[in-house]
Amino acid sequence: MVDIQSATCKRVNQAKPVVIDLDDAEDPGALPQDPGDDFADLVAHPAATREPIPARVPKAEIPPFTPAGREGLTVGDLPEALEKEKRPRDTASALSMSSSMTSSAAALLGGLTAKPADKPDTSATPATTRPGDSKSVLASSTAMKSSAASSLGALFAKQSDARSRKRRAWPPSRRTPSKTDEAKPEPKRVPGKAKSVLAQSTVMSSSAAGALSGLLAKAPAARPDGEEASSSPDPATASSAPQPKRSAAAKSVLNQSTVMSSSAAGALSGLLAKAPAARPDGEEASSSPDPATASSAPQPKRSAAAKSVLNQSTVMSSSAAGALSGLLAKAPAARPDGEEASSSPDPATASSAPQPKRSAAAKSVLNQSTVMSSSAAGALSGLLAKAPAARPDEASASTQEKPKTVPDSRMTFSGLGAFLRRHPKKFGLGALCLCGFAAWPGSFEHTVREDRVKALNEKLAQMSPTEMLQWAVKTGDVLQFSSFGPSGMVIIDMLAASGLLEQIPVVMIDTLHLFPETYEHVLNVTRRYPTMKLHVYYPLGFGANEAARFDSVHGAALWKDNFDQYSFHTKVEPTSRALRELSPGLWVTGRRRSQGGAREKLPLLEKDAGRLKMNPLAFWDLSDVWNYIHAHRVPYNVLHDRGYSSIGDVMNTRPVQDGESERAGRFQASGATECGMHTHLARVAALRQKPKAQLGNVPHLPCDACVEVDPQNFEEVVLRTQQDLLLEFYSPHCSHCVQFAPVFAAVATRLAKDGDVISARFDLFRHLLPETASQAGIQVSAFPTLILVRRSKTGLKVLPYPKWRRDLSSVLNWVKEQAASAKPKARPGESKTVVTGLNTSSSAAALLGGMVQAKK
Ligand SMILES: Nc1ncnc2c1ncn2[C@@H]1O[C@H](COP(=O)(O)OS(=O)(=O)O)[C@@H](OP(=O)(O)O)[C@H]1O
Repeated sequence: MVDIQSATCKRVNQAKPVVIDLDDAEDPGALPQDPGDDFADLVAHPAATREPIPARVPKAEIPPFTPAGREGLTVGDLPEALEKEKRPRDTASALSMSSSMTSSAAALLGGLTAKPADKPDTSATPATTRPGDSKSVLASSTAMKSSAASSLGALFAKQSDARSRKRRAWPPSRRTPSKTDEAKPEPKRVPGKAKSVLAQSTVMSSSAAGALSGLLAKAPAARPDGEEASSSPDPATASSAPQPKRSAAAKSVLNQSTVMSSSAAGALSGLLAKAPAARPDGEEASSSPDPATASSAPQPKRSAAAKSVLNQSTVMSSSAAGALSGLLAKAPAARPDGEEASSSPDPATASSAPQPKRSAAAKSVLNQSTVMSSSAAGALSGLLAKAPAARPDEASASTQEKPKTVPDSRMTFSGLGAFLRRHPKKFGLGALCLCGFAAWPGSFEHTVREDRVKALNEKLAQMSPTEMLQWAVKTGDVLQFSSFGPSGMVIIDMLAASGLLEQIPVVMIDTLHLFPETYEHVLNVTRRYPTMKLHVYYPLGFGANEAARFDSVHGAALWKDNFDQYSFHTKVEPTSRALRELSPGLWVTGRRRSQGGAREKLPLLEKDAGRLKMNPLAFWDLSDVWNYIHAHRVPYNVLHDRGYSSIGDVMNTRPVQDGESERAGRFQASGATECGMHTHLARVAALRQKPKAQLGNVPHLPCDACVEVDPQNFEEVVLRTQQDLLLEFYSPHCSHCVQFAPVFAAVATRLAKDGDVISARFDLFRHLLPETASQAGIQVSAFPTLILVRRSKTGLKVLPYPKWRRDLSSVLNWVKEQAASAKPKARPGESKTVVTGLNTSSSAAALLGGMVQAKK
């Protein structure tokens, strides 16, 4: 951290730009002031920094894969998979990166490996022997559930019958192989300027975060730290190598902070300001004769500084603290340590070497942050640890004439960047602005202007899907969302063929109600494409194989009774969470215009959730898709051979009849045509704006003595509470919540009378749980969830209500027991004064108004 601060100051003194990581860093003055030019340039010259790739994979290069050759691990293979320790780092990292990918995710896939004895022999696929196959994926799960095999046993029992049925001929008769390849020729690309790589930060999901990441990424290079540089055999390499990774990881960390308050921004600025003093920069390095010591010595100081600042900052939100801690923890890796660089002859190794230190530091700092849960620390460490492995190409590129890092914030901050270039002394103000941006939730929504998207669509229309994907990668972090449908499979194959699959992780939302065949298909895909990084997200509070628990919590007929609510839990919320946690600037989907309905006018590029969303096959029709699948032997879901043209959940998907539209078999009994994941922002926004009275069939559960908590006031009311706070997470659609509602209302009234404990509730139907909640150790795994939040000397304590008994006296007694156990015993003669209500700094109390009375 101190490195960064020091670097920042030096850069300012040298009157060089700090914020904008322009790729022509040697000559910032030469850069165009209008970011739009860069962007247009990039689009016009997509091949500028990349070798052209073939539009289609030459058939000879495709490993043979036939539908009949689909293979699965046997039950007997499972222990082997569990024991298998060696796995490609990238896969493991991808798995660990997803804080939501629980061990159950692997369990899910693991379960799929269980193959019934009567399953047709499908072991011919060469992918089984590849390194990094799904066995490896499974092995990376440290807590794989043994139930996986058994639950999937049931799954296969059902399946064996169907599978023994005769399959349709390949290719399925409904598809006519044809001219696809000719029909979609890859247009020629015009060679262009390499420097145009930079412009694409329009897609930054969290602009301020990106700007800060960019800033951090630049820091080592910016440091004219003689001591350190001289101790490195190749200072240029050493300093530049970790840069992209740092940037990416820092961004991930920062992006998790969705609600950094302005006060946190202030704290961050304060930290930046304090830093030079905290670190005797060059002195420290030079006073250490041993480069190893030099590299590790500053670390504890940094941690201590972080701790001290965090502790001092009473107003910093947990997320801000987390982000800050992440940044601080990252600093050691950012340093061009002589020891690290010299001990590693291989640049790739050199760049990955500091990783454990970084993780450890991150953990250490995070653990000191009293509001950060240990799980958050772990997740964060995972993120940090993940960064180098995720992009091995970047590591090696660092020693070569590498393409410049693309800072994700460029578009948003280019105006500010230009300003700072002209007025470098005002950097302090700029930094403050950046922090302020971070404090402005949703500010990234403004990063891409609609007219820009329109212009880009025109450019993209000239490109083949593969070229579009190449272009997308240059914009920053990209994710593909896939249900492994035919279109998604085409995209996956194109990415693999163009060497981009590693760079674009795939997110799959497991609704818990997918077909067994779909799970098996996913497993096969992981084998066929071993470099694919898969993140599986589940409905909030659930993991793999928990359909039954989901049904018991939400109601087995929710999909029929209230499809909106069902799809909110199973698609919309997990999608939102995935986007928030993985924070891509751009996400790719498999939707096409030819699917009809709301997709008829689908653009190639659109804005959604403040990010760009690309639909590279938007202009393809179904036959194009199947022709590609056929020509390239792309694996597909066997259900397509049984008449299912579009596949979703078991209970509401049916095969289509001849003449029916592609998606006619979806969302049975609901009348819906979309699951909602592609319109979620609009949906959630609309829901929030609707007055309560207009929320139609959403039951109203009165609680007069409750503070209503939402993402906007969450930090204020919950995380900064000075009084004990009893908080209920509920959904007005959940029957248990409806039953419990009058009890909770009564509890709240009683507690309000006593005045010691505030009652509050958070509606998980209307709102998404903010990231800060999990960072503070708040877990919601069922409805209703009841917790007591208490501020103690060491920070915030979260005490979950452990009982299933949800009657008035049980809850009240529990709350009182907790209160009694926490109260310091009054010394004789000491008068006890409890000041509550409006006199306190507790915002919750303030919100309660006069309800909470001051008492002595
Ligand atoms: N469960 C899940 N997980 C991840 N991504 C998903 C999911 N469902 C839909 N999608 C994305 O939406 C694309 C179109 O899917 P569908 O036609 O099935 O429509 S729907 O979204 O389910 O309404 C779909 O394209 P494909 O990858 O071809 O399936 C994905 O990009």
